[in-house]
Amino acid sequence: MNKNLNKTEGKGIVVESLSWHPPKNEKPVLNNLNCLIEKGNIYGIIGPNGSGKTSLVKNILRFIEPEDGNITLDEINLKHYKRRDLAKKIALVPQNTVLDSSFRTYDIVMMGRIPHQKRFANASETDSDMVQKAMLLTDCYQLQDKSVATLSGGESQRVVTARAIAQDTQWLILDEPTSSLDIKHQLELMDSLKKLNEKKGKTIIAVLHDINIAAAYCNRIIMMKNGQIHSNGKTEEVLTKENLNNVYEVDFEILENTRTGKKYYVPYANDR
Ligand SMILES: Nc1ncnc2c1ncn2[C@@H]1O[C@H](COP(=O)(O)OP(=O)(O)OP(=O)(O)O)[C@@H](O)[C@H]1O
Repeated sequence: MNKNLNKTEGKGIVVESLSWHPPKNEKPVLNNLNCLIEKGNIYGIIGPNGSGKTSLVKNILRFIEPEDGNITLDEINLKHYKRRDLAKKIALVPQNTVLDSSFRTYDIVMMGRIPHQKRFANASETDSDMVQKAMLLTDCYQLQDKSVATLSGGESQRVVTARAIAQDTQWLILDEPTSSLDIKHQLELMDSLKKLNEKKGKTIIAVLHDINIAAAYCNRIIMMKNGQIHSNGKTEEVLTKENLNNVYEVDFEILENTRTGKKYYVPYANDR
């Protein structure tokens, strides 16, 4: 491990003047974007299709290199992290993962432990324990001996989430983690993430399309529009009628859920 990586425990992820312009695109996808993602919270990243949510996440994980700007984690520039060291800090649940069909579900989840293992070493007791816990938390323990080729879309999504949880990082980034899940599994997954945040202090960043899931589970919202941050702050302060209308270009009614006391959001097409 690079010694400098232990030097400081900063505030979290700081994105400064980030621009990303894919070569064949007319316009930049991310455009001079600034954003602070503070440790210890559950963030929802929301915004319309194409607003740059996945591109932001990919830049944070260094899957793509920014054209301009800096991203630091705990006050250290991400480009100074070795891949393996970054994988001990941040785990990702990508959008629409295609799993290698020759593997068993258990083996896929065990892959989350690779950053913690010595090369060619067998799985330790801690590795097996973390994998078991992650599979129980995501309700896929009973799938452990199945070939991933036979899994449904939602089951695969839960397995990929288990792999990221088994990675046991301070930061967990999930790109549309509930998109293939039925309602019960959506709620169970979000409850599990909340538990990881509350009991283990993990910072969760989830790209979400469902405003009501974001409102119910996230205490911070990053709202994106046209490759920039439109708003970033406490959930109720960001999820206002005005912001929602401005970003999504539809009307919203904000009501109160009498059972949970939380706000919920009903969108209306503009001509209704
Ligand atoms: N590798 C690439 N090359 C060219 N254009 C890209 C590339 N990746 C993304 N884009 C473009 O960048 C824009 C933002 O894409 P991105 O996937 O970040 O949006 P998003 O907010 O996550 O969208 P969605 O809600 O649809 O998943 C889109 O217009 C997309 O076509």
